[in-house]
Amino acid sequence: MPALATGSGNDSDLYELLSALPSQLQPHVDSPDDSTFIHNMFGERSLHLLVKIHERLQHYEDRSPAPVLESAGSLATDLSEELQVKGASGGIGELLKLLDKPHVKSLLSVHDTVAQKSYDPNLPPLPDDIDDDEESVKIIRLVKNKEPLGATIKCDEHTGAILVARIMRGGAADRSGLIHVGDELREVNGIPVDDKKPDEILRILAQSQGAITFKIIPGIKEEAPSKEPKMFVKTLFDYEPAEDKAIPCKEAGLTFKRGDILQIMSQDDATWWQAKHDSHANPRAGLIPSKQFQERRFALRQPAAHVFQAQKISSRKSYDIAIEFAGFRRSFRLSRRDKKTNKSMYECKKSEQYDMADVPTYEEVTPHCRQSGAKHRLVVLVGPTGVGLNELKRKLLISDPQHFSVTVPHTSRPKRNQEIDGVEYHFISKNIFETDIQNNKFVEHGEYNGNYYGTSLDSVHSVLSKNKVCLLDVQPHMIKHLRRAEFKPYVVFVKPPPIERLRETRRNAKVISDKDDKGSAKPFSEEDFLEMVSTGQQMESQYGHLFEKVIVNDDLTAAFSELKVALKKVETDTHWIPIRWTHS
Ligand SMILES: Nc1ncnc2c1ncn2[C@@H]1O[C@H](COP(=O)(O)OP(=O)(O)OP(=O)(O)O)[C@@H](O)[C@H]1O
Repeated sequence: MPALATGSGNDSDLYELLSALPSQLQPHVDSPDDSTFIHNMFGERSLHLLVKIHERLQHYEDRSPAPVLESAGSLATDLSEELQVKGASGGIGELLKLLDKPHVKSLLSVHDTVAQKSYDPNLPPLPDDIDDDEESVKIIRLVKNKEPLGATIKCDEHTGAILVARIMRGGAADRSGLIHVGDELREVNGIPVDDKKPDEILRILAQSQGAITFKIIPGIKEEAPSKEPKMFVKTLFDYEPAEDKAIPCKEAGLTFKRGDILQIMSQDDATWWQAKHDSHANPRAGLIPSKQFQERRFALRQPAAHVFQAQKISSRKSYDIAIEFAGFRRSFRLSRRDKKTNKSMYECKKSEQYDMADVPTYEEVTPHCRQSGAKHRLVVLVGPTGVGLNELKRKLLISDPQHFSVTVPHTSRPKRNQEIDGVEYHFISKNIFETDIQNNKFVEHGEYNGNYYGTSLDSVHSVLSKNKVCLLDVQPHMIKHLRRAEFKPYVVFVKPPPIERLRETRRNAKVISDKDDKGSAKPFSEEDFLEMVSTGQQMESQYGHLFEKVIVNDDLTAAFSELKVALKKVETDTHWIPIRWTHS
């Protein structure tokens, strides 16, 4: 038995030994039963297989790290062959099926490759006749899978050389660390490319399968090691690279929708940044227009005409009313359309007109979660007149009067008998009102029948400092004045449903009449619905980038619960907010 114990010799020696053993032991066996037993035992197939496995393992230990690898795969093949002889019944059948599975085969093959350490690339041999003066050439081999290479090329205007123009951060080329911007491409898979156009080279690349060999002359300026910037932006416009004539490489572009959060990976190029979607696992960056570039072309494309006049939205007539709704009074949103005068009660200052800062491109954002006990974010509701802002506010207030509150507006009109200062309104003189306007003390203000009305910033602070959620509805052009750290406004756009649904759902609803000055309620007219829908569309297209939540007020109960859930999340979950709100 020493041969077995030490494992010396080869497989055939062992088998011979196993076969010889019964006859060699024969002289020492007395009974025929013992003799049969010995023959059966040493002739048993499983014993032979065990010996074989033992041999292989011994072989591995002796030769490690050498080619054990083929053994895992070939051992499995041998084992399958042996087992097939036994017939595919029961456990054997199951084992055979298992060994035949492509996953198991792949696993064994991976094991073999790793154990053999055979993952170094097989580079073509260096030519013997290298000229010492020849430029240094780099031969790179990358294995192509479904993922794009993540690099773009261009033809140098002066020399005509094919150069690597861009390396997309996190892409295959970037991760390899082997290709750099400025490298000159000489050959792809042995095909010289110096006489080819970038498009032709891309075709060669597209047709290549598996490993691709590049011959390149390294660029003079090596890229500085990039430190990964952790800058996140919220996109304020939709972008589709396939439709962008200016992008240097459409395939390298990154598609996004307004409101998406992107991580900016590189701003090295002033015109084309590299970015990736925050929520996507794919580490490869794509090209997006830089902020400056987007602003420039936006301004060129859309001369002042794009500006949707604030007055147009707010061309409502105001009512000097303070409607009581079960203890709830409207905030300052007191206006209705006015066909007669078409004059807004809301002032539109010069600064509210279009300016460069209004061009919706990107806004740098950071995750924010309200600390328990901290002030609540201001909840700003916007929507076309009659869409149901007051109804939704009323429902919120009724649902939790301790938690939600509205502001008390200011007016310069004389107090009426039954009114209490600070309850329906804060009553102040015209002079003081005008001084306060000058001092920017109002979120918004207007004039009706010779009297001023307005919502002051102080009234908002007053609600917030009571640790309540302040519900404020404003004209959309006022949102930008509220977008500051002290308020961190959460802007909800209440959108009308399609007109058929308005007709259906508002059958019994009443809207404040614009036919008389008393604010009497009347059923919605077809004209009201049409205006609500078109104003809603205009608001969304001009101010949509400022909305954090859009709620379609179709079924009132559904809209209300959607709003309530969203407001709860604002208090408890992490949201992206402009980074400048965290700098105060
Ligand atoms: N989803 C809805 N289904 C049916 N009726 C609704 C719905 N939403 C609001 N209403 C009704 O529509 C009418 C107008 O609503 P509300 O006064 O809240 O509008 P508003 O946006 O505040 O308008 P305004 O600009 O005039 O202040 C009310 O009678 C209200 O009850």
